[in-house]
Amino acid sequence: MLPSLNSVAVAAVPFFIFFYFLKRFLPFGRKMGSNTLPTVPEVPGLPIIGNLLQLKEKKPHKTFTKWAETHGPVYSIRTGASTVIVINSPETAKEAMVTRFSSISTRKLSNALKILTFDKCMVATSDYDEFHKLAKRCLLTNTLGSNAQRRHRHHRETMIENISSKLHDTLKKDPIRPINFREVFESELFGLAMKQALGKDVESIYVEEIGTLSRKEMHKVLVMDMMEGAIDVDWRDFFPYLRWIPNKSFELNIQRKHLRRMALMNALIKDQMKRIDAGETLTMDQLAMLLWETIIETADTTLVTTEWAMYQLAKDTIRQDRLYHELQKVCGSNKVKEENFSQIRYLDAVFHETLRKHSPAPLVPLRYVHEDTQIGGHHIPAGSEIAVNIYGCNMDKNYWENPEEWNPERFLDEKYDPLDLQKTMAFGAGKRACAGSLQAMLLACGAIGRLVQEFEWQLKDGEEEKVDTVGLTSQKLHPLLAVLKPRN
Ligand code: HEM
Repeated sequence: MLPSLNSVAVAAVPFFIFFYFLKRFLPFGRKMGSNTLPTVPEVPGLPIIGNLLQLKEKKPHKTFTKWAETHGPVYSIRTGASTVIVINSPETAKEAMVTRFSSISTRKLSNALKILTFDKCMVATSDYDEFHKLAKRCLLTNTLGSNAQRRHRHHRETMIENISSKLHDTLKKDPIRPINFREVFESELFGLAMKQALGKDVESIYVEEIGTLSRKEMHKVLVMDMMEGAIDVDWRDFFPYLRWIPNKSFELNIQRKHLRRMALMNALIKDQMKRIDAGETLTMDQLAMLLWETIIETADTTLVTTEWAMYQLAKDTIRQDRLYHELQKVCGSNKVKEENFSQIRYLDAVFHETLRKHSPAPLVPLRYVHEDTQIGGHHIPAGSEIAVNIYGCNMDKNYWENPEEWNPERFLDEKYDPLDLQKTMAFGAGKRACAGSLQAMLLACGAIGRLVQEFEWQLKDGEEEKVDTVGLTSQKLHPLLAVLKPRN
């Protein structure tokens, strides 16, 4: 006689209970894989809001670095409803960005960034998908790859000539007045960004939706407003289950910035349409976004790096002299050229040490873990967000001797290849490492070299202490003011 279904079920219950406990509490009962590993340590926080109150700054990289001293290089925090795994050492950052890339290749964007990136329609903020691959190919072929950079070389040379003559002219008029370095550099860099993206530097333009914009106003719409908007916080980012509650002032503000940027980009493209190769696969909006991407990426991070390098050299005149003499040794009375860079090791060292100490992108935009994985020997569950703290990696005491000190000499060590642009974590790592690192190096080294060849730099009195930063990147809060003396 066959047993009834009921009696089978009753007999099976103890087995289910037994297997449940086996699976839940005993390691050998678990599925083999990363979830047999310990979970990451948690930074203690409050119920519901988690660690939000401890992260008052809009850029929390310094707080993250401090927490790594207590909790180790990989720990988790809670920002409202989300769990964020924070990565703070070069080894674990490389593991997250290179070895475990296939599990952590998508992006998690804030509400502000979703609007400003036109829902991930940028190479730097897209997921690793077909659009990303197509858009990146376009960007490398037209602007950032080594062949494209060779074609754009005359733009860089013109930019550096213009900066040099503007500085000489200003000094002729008033030799003792401190120079606002940013004013001169920012404007020329924006000009270069427009030439690379659109084929020409535009002095003013009529935009139907906005009116006539000067070059300065274009810079505000395309660069300044965007950098400001990118760090705007919508409290609903932290509590997605409350997204049905409207946050009108936030949305209006970000949408306005986005619409002005798109209107201006469309007007600029129309103006230049004859010479821009749109390809057949991109829509007008996608094209506008990709051209804008090279403008904003050129106009910001390279300025941040060059301004900090000039600050450090103006403050440390002994190292400035060393750079000057190395430039003289290689170039003699000629102006430094890009083909000289590989021979001037100290110029390369100044560039990389500035990237390390003042990492222009201190935090990598959040990534999303789409399948269970592991980092630093810890289990990382699917659904977590990953914050790579580049500032923390570049200031890691276990990796760098006296990381607080700006010391270019550390990069003269033979273990560093002069051609390697990844000496620090500043440009990220792996498949999503910076696509503009070559351009950033050529522009920054070209400018730093010429500016030291032609002028003696000294900080204006009281400038030394002005090291605060502002914005999404680590831009100097106070523009660098320096007293310059032309060298003969
Ligand atoms: C010193 C200057 C710069 C620094 C420190 C820097 C830093 C970074 C970092 C850390 C990433 C990686 C983000 C990630 O892993 O998710 C990145 C990506 C990127 N950067 Fe830069 N960047 C610089 C200059 C530039 C410039 C000048 C451009 C272009 C004009 C540029 C274009 C890009 C692009 C397109 C990506 C995305 C690459 C991808 O997702 O495949 N960057 N950058």
